Amino acid sequence: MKHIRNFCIIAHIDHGKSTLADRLLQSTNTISERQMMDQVLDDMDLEREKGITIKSHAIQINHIHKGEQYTLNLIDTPGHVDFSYEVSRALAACEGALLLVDAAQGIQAQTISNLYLAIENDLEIIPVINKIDMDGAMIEEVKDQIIDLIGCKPEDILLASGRTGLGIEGILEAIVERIPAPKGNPTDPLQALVFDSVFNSFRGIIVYFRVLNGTLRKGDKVQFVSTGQVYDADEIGILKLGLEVKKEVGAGDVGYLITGIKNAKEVKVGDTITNALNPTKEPITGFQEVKPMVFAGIFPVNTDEFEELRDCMEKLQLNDASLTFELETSQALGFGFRCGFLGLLHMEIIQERLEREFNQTVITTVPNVSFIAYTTKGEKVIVNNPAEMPDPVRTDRIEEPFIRAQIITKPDYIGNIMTLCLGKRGILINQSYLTPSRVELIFEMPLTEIVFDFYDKLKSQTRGYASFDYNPIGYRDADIVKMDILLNNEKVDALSALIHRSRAHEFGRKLCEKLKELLPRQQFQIAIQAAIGAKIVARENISAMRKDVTAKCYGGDISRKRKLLEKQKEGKKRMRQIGNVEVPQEAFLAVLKLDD
Ligand SMILES: Nc1nc2c(ncn2[C@@H]2O[C@H](COP(=O)(O)OP(=O)(O)OP(=O)(O)O)[C@@H](O)[C@H]2O)c(=O)[nH]1
Repeated sequence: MKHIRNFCIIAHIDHGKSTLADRLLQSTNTISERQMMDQVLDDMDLEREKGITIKSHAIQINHIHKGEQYTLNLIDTPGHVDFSYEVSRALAACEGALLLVDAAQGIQAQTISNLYLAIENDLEIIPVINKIDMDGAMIEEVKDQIIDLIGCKPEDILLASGRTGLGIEGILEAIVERIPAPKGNPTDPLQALVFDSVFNSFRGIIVYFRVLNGTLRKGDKVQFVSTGQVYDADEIGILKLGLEVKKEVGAGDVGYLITGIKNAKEVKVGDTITNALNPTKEPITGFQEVKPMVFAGIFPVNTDEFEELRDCMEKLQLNDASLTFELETSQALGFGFRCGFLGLLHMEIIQERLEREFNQTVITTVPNVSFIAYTTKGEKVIVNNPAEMPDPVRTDRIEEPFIRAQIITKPDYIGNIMTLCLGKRGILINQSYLTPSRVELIFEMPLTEIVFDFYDKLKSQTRGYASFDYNPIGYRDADIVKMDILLNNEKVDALSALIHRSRAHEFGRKLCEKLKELLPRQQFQIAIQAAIGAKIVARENISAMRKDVTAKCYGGDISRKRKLLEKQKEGKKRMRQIGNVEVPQEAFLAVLKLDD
């Protein structure tokens, strides 16, 4: 065991984790030149396209240091805040972390939040300034920032470039010399931490684990502590670029387990695996159920495709246990699902995966956070959907989720950020200078205010010089009202939104204006109204018009006309008929674009 090192790479998004991981794999010949491609660990199509890591990945590296053979287990982690739970569990499986900081950008919000996670898990931190090949690299300044932040010595900080491969040898040396070997006893009862799982359509769920104590052998009866379920360890092994079958995986090591489980829900990241015949008395602490933060409806474009969509959602959930859904019926959209997501990025990914992997065209409705309503009778109602909000006369009070937001920026932008955050009902908790040119602002804010467009606004108000991270801090009283939208006097439940009373009027007005832009003109007039209860707070009209797409081709070619009509039909694919009004998908998400 003294020749094992388990480490991860943590960094702010885009600071070059995956690229650096590529270089580590290449220089240790873990993967051959032929297998090499950029960001080799990001194996999902979506990850490659978006250039982000969504799932954690693990890979074993063999490395010779001072004539001795070492096994280095690298766990790559996602950087986006939506997936921070995965990061925290991946960290729990390691003894050390490379903390990468982009030489041109310096320390950012997630550098700090991931560092804190690493410190909480007692990891040895190896600070690395990455991308030093860049023209804008500010090595000395970033060094000072790091020293300030973690209180290390200047010589502890390594310099590297994932692009050119500079500094990779030094990193490997530091991993072996500075990160402690795992502790643990191979003869104790089995105690292994699940830090990730992936779905394979042929083999079922592949569980990634780190053994803390004991040894896992092929054929063992294994038990997952949180569910109590027992399975046979049909196949176990270690993680190379692919899976490498082994007869046993011992204390300190990282490996995979296949038991024929088909449903991702049965495997929870953070859970403990033990031996059913000789179970551990101490499950690994820190296990949490992941809670969805944002909810939205997903409906099939054609009502008769509901069953097919259900099938696809179930399959997708097998693959992504953090997706939750339940049946939702909407008067406007028919049968669909109310889904829970970790954040907006997660929601976008699910929608895209449904379309690409399952060929579903869906309509997604306005996302909202989860509110808690207390009725006058003292009942507690969890409201994940505007339709579930109890009648105002029966409601005693409503609570909304709050977050603690951490923003790091240049002092020049403090004013803009203050205006933005206070405008979003934020409360400034602290302001401190990390260095003379970087300031950290801490706010407490309602989650609902950052769900929609906060991040984009923050970027534009600071020309990209702000990074942002948040974590939930519980529920607080809030004055929330339900805003309904009526099209030609008919309430469209799928357009209802829950909003703070102080915002309601302006929100209603902007939403009506936006819908006026988004709804196609039709042969009759359309009235768009926003209402709170029975009170109309805003109204817009769309005058009647016949849209004749063939008007442009005078006479002549019938096939061309037909083509245009076909095209118009395509365009209608994502429309829903509500009463007598046709509503395109964009309209359901109009709330997200109110300030465009
Ligand atoms: N100049 C330069 N660019 C780099 C270097 N390392 C990475 N990049 C670029 O920086 C961008 C982000 O790199 P990734 O490796 O995908 O970053 P990441 O931290 O894994 O990103 P997430 O997984 O989304 O958190 C890519 O465009 C890389 O080509 C480097 O050493 N030098």
